[in-house]
Amino acid sequence: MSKYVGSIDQGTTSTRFIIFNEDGEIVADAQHEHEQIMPKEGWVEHDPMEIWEKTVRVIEEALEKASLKGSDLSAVGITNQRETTVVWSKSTGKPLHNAIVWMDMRSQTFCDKLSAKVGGRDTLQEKTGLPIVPYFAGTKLKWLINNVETVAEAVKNGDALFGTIDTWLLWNLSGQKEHLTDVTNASRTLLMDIKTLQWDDELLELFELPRSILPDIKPSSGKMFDVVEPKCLEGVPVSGVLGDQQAALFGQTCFRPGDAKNTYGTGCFLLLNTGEKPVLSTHGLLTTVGYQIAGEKPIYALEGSVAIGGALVQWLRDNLGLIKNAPEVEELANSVPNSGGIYFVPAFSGLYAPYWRDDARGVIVGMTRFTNKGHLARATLESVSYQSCDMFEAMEKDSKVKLKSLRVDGGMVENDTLMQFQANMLDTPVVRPKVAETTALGAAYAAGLAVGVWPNLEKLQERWAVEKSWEPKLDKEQRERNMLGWSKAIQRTYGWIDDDFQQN
Ligand SMILES: Nc1ncnc2c1ncn2[C@@H]1O[C@H](COP(=O)(O)OP(=O)(O)O)[C@@H](O)[C@H]1O
Ligand SMILES: O=P(O)(O)OC[C@H](O)CO
Repeated sequence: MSKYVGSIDQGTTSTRFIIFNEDGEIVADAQHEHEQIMPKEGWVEHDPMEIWEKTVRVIEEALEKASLKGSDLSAVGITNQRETTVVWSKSTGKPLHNAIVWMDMRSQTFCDKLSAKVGGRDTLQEKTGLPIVPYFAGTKLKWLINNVETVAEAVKNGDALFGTIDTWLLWNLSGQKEHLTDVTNASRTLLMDIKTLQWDDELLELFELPRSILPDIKPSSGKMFDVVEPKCLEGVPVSGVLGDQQAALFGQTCFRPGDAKNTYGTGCFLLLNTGEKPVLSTHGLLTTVGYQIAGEKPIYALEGSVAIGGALVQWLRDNLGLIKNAPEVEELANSVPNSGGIYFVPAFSGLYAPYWRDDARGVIVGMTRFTNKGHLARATLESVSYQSCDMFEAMEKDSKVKLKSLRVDGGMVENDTLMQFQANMLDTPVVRPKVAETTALGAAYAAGLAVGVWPNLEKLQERWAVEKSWEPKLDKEQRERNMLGWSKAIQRTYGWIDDDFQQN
């Protein structure tokens, strides 16, 4: 058997295909961005056909770069932006609408009505691990059915299929035959019981959704089917599927209860392995399925989710034109010694964990005539670490685990200034592993485990190695002063959206 494993990493901003060898090293990599479609304030869409076309393109390009054929791969894994919702026609195989992206806020009204009906936003927490907020896929599916005639018709006629991005890719990879998802992605819909790992009849009744439009739920590591399309991958088994944050947990080999990682991509996501039992949060975190290996019990995680992390750097680049590319933010931030007393709270999609305030919107506070673009760049990076501090604190309270260090990954961890500030503000060492592409690696590990490329989790754990770490270097007094400013800034975001001033 060959010892190469391919990993499709379909993220919010781009799609990658990475080929790993049996040592978990990258052999070749191809990546393409896709369009962020923003038809209105608070709305974000992707074109599912563009995502599929880019997926095919990166697979072809990476194979070519590696001088490998599909038949040289033992397995393929998929990891994906979670919650992003697609509905397509079974008969034509074509999407019935653009995908509604995870950070999109349009299902707020549905969520408000549902919360009122069931007696509060947290009523479904015990069954699903989640609050009723627009982030989760089931609410986006409802918006599509309630607002797009072609979707409503197709649901009525039995021609509609729903899926998150994993499901959309699996459908296309299988030659439009298999309608599947995995437990981690399903745990982000508000429709699955996190204990039974099945779609729940009561929830389906509450959401008024037919079971027939939902995919079958599979373990994260286990053989699903052999690829049919694209032809360059024909016959390769698809045997690992995880939502991207769970994949990063897996790729960071956080297999023991108490192991945690924070990923700094478009958003920021802190996940802590809590073992075989789901732990319910009382501090604004989510309970989610971490992963499930076929034939074994699921492993659960507590999650802190922040919607706007690296997206804020993109915003500086695309909306303000302050930088030409993301890495430039570091140079600009280092043109000043500190943020000049300003705080930037990027509540562009309301505030996620641990606040869950949909009435919040973004603010920059503390500005004076002295404020310049360097301060803005610095406040941008600092906001990412302050948001992570909030999640970290909630995580320690919920889990009663004192984290001794934090494993980090994602596009932003190349930024030393951010990582040092993060270690300072957490007062905890921050550690970056040798393979920083942990999301793709996690899906490759899950796929390779299922077909015997790697024998067990212990062997994977042995591979994890530190590339760089940052030690905290800030005194307690300064840290507390910084956090005080941050919590004042957070208060300033609340209540922007109210009855007098509704968005849309
Ligand atoms: N050197 C850097 N400094 C700050 N932010 C960065 C840097 N490099 C990339 N980013 C940010 O990281 C994000 C991309 O990370 P990635 O993990 O690929 O995201 P995703 O999986 O969400 O598409 C972008 O939002 C980008 O702005
Ligand atoms: O695409 P990413 O890496 O920003 O991850 C998005 C998350 O999966 C949303 O829940």
